Amino acid sequence: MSKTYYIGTFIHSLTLTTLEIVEHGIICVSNGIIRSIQRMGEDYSESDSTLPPSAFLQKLGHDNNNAQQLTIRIIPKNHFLFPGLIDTHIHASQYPNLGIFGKTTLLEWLNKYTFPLEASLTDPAKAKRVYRQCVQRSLRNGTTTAAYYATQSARSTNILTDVLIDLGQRGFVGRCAMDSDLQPKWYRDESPKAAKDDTSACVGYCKEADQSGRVRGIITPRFAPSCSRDTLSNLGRLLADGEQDGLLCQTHISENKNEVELVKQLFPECSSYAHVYDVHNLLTPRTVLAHAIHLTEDEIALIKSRECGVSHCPTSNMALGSGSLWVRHLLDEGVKVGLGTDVSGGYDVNVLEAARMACLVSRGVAEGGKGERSKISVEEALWLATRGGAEVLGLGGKVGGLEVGMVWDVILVGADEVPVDQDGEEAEKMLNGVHHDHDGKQTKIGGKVDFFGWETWEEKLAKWLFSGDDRNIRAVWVGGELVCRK
Ligand SMILES: O=c1[nH]c(=O)c2nc[nH]c2[nH]1
Ligand SMILES: [Zn+2]
Repeated sequence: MSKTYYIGTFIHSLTLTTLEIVEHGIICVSNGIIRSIQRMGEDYSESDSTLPPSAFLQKLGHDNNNAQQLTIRIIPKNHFLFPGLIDTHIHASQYPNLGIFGKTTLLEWLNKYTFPLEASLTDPAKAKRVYRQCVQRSLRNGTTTAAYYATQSARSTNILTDVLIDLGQRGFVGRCAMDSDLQPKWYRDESPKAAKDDTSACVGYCKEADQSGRVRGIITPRFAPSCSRDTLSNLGRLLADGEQDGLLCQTHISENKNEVELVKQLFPECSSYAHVYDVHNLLTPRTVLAHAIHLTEDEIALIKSRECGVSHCPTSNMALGSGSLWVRHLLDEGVKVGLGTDVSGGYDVNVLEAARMACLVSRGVAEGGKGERSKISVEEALWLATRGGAEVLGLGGKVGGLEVGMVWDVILVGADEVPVDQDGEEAEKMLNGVHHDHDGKQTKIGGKVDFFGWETWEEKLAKWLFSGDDRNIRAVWVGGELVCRK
């Protein structure tokens, strides 16, 4: 069996508030699974890693009877391995509208920008072009798992499944079920039966197309106002039927105050927005609820008791003026929380943008009266972007951390060090994005994170979180496979 040894610095979350930083580590991966992790002490010398692979591994006490099937990857200076980022909520179909939202809020935004674009993706060539660009950008930004919404069209949804399989990202693909009279006639399911049949067909398509389970279908009632009662019930039944297979469900909840009011009018028999989903059996441990900003304490207690996960989408919440989620409260109540980019309510496919916005929004929440404890730290934001997301998507223990037995869904993060030079020529080159990789080869990567060499690893992480972009993601693996390299 071929093995790859990754030698160098690795970092991951141990708990919500603690990161493990291993400066000199050796991680052995085979068949896409982490087989062993060695943490080396002070006595390790960098020059050791320049020994021929067999001598090096012998020195470290690893048996090495088949050197041919062995690859060694040295992690360069100022670089580290980190678990792949997890986007728990993204609309691939809205990708071309990134940044286009004007001053609208949710309900106007849906009708003005979102439904027309999504409806236009019944053109398969257009759908493929949009989805490929979205998924590629997402991968380049270090997202190894994403929970996607496609469109109402089953055909267009299946194109997203094909694209994910082709590009190698782990993901969930949801067809938006939306049959309510409130939807425009030109963008809705014909009937509850059509909504159910097309949902089943898309879930089945994923199962057929990707037997590895890397890409899976997900039940997706768009949100309560776009679904009839029959459709909500039917989807609740499909979700129950898929329990053995670990089938997930995703929807939106309590994003915007007008939306909450609308749900009250549309479902007067229910005591709350969360209750609407609950009576249709859509609140389960396999349910991902996006936003959850304006939930009442009773609703929080209900979603906690049903063990649902929440996708916190602060970039979108700020862009659409939806409000500020009190994340600390949900965490204190024991609700599972991950991060979502919510493209294109959110203007960036980068989960790191959602992570830094989570930090910033939490400071506004603290200042607004919820107190100092409400602030989200760098460590917590990175936990939400990895372990938290994995739990929300039912992948805890499989991805989101670096542990023996976990899948190699990993990113290589790096930045360049500002050179010490007399005339500033080297530093100038660096500003222009010329980067020398560890083989001495010149490549244009760059980025806007400048390391000076005196930072601690904690400081380097904070600099990456707040200033990093796709240029700092230098390689991406999913299931052990290199799916993006720059
Ligand atoms: O952020 C959002 N994006 C959407 O596409 C959507 N649809 C319903 N509710 C929504 N919220
Ligand atoms: Zn959304």
